[in-house]
Amino acid sequence: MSHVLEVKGLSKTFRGRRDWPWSPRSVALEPTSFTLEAGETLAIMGETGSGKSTLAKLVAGVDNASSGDIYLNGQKLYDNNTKQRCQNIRMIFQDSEKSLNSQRTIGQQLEEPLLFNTSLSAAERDDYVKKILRKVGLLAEHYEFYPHMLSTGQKQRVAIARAIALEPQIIVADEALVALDPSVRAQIINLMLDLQQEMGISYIFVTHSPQIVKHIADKILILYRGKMIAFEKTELLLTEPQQPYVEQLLHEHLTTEHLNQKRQKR
Ligand SMILES: Nc1ncnc2c1ncn2[C@@H]1O[C@H](COP(=O)(O)OP(=O)(O)OP(=O)(O)O)[C@@H](O)[C@H]1O
Repeated sequence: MSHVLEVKGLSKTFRGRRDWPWSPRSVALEPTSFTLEAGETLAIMGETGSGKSTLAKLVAGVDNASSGDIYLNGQKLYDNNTKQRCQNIRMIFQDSEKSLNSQRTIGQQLEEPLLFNTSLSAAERDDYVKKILRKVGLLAEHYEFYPHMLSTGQKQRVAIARAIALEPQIIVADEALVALDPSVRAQIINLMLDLQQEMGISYIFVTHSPQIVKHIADKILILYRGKMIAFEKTELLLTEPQQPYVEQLLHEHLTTEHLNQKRQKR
């Protein structure tokens, strides 16, 4: 059986600030390969600038790769087939504020993907959007709300609602939990885990937090200066990191988190 996602040799280089043909190119991501199974969660970790967001964007089709291929259930994805990509792989960003249009109601924004990708009638779209709102723990009444009327946590629920609207197989979340305070973050994580159970979604989480990784990830992929240096089951990587950098990365973050927790308790 084929993997839900297979990434083969995906890489990205950028030109310098001036986009002249002779400008030197810098490598943001060296050829990277990994697989993801249905209902599985992969965490992408690494220090700042290691290429995490670049990899996430390439998988979600937000940016085009310089080389490499992506296969969804064994079928190759092409850059120009945005419809196929949009339906199956959705992305949630860190800043739900910025990804929502302040001028349009929540209902209108959730209706958009349905308008372009389904043949549902206006009334059916309306019903469907209300159903999705309830599914992510909001109310049907939120349909008429504008983004500024919602809390940060509610906006992140809307971002999740928009991501699941087309029943995708994969959701890529780029630091989607970082702006939330710990109690809201826990609620959002639980919501995402419930949706995963119910819909069989596979997640790719870009995160700096080993605590979150421990809680949700089946596998971890670690990038160092654009190079994948580990791709392993979470349990194994946390207990036997093998490489000093991996150990240091996981340990450092744990230490920082523990320190922060201690400070908050004081
Ligand atoms: N549009 C771009 N043009 C030029 N260079 C870029 C562009 N986007 C990213 N880069 C470079 O690619 C490298 C990887 O960036 P990326 O944002 O993927 O890192 P990251 O691991 O997600 O970092 P962070 O944790 O800070 O978000 C960095 O050196 C960055 O400066």
